[in-house]
Amino acid sequence: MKIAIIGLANSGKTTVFNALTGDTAETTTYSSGQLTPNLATVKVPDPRLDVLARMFNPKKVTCADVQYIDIGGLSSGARESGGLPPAVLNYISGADALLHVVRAFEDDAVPHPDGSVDILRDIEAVDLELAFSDLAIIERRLTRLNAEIGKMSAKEREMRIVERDALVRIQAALEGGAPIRDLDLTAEEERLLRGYQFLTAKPLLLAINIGENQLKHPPTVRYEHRRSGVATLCGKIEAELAQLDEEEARAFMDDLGITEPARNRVIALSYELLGLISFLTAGPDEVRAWTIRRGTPAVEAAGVIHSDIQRGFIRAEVVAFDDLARAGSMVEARKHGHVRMEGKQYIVQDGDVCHFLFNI
Ligand SMILES: Nc1ncnc2c1ncn2[C@@H]1O[C@H](COP(=O)(O)OP(=O)(O)OP(=O)(O)O)[C@@H](O)[C@H]1O
Repeated sequence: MKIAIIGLANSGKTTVFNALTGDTAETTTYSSGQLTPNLATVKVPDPRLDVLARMFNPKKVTCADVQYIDIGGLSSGARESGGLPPAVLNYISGADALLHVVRAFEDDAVPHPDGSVDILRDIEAVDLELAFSDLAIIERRLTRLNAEIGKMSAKEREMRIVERDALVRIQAALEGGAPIRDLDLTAEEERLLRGYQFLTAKPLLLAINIGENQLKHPPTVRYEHRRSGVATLCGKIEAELAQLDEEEARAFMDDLGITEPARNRVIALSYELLGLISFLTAGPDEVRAWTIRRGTPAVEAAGVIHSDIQRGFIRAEVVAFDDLARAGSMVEARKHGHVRMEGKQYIVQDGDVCHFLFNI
């Protein structure tokens, strides 16, 4: 899973990146205009793995991971200067989800590109940039399609007409201020449009970057779009927190009245927005979490581990993590009838501990 961190200059993107990844990428009080992104892969914290590790005593424990990309600031005037720089666009398009860092903290030493802190104005400005980028792609594609459609074979034409009509519909929606993720698209339209990697179609999480003095009374931000969420965090404190060992971090959090690091919350929210869940595998060699989309049948989940397991799939032995944890061991779980045999089409649930039987 790849999440691109976006936001206006000096909103605290690199600080939030450091908070989420435990990295120490340089932050600056001026807008760095940085075009080489910071990249880091973060393990998804999953306390269930610790429980399984105690039970199976494996040689290794492997968490699911998330990759964060921190790119230079978007400017609210990108439209006038011809859109987002291609390098930035490239990184954002390749991401599965966007994390938009919105500045809420006040600090005269850190100039805001638009002269003042205004959460709603900044959210709107970035949304507009994303919409503008999608509109530019749509316009180019429509011009090409309209020129080519007359020369196509009947079958090809039929498909392209569906695509063209969908593009016209989302163009109108974008012009009316709706992101693509708010639209109802048919499965076929989704398939035809997937290749465009539209930015407003991606799940989006707002990270409201508050100052230390706002911790007790953070601003409330409503953002009512589909596959969108809001998390409030103080990037500066969280970045410091990420540098401490567990004991120091706990003491620091107690002092500030924080119950858990923002990182866990942000990862959990991103998972939810992306419709992702984890299933688990456990044995003497490895205890591991695997990421799949909610609704994935067992045979496809097996393919995430290895294509051979998918190809030769016979059945899955499944026990829900909670049942296994309560039983204390596979033997006990079996005795209590918690271990089920499931077929190819079984929909894997979050926390299912799976053992796939296959034959190739
Ligand atoms: N929550 C916060 N409270 C106070 N200061 C903060 C907070 N978050 C970030 N800062 C400060 O704001 C400044 C800019 O932060 P940072 O470099 O992370 O921003 P950026 O969005 O990555 O900037 P750029 O425009 O260079 O991409 C830094 O001095 C950082 O310490």
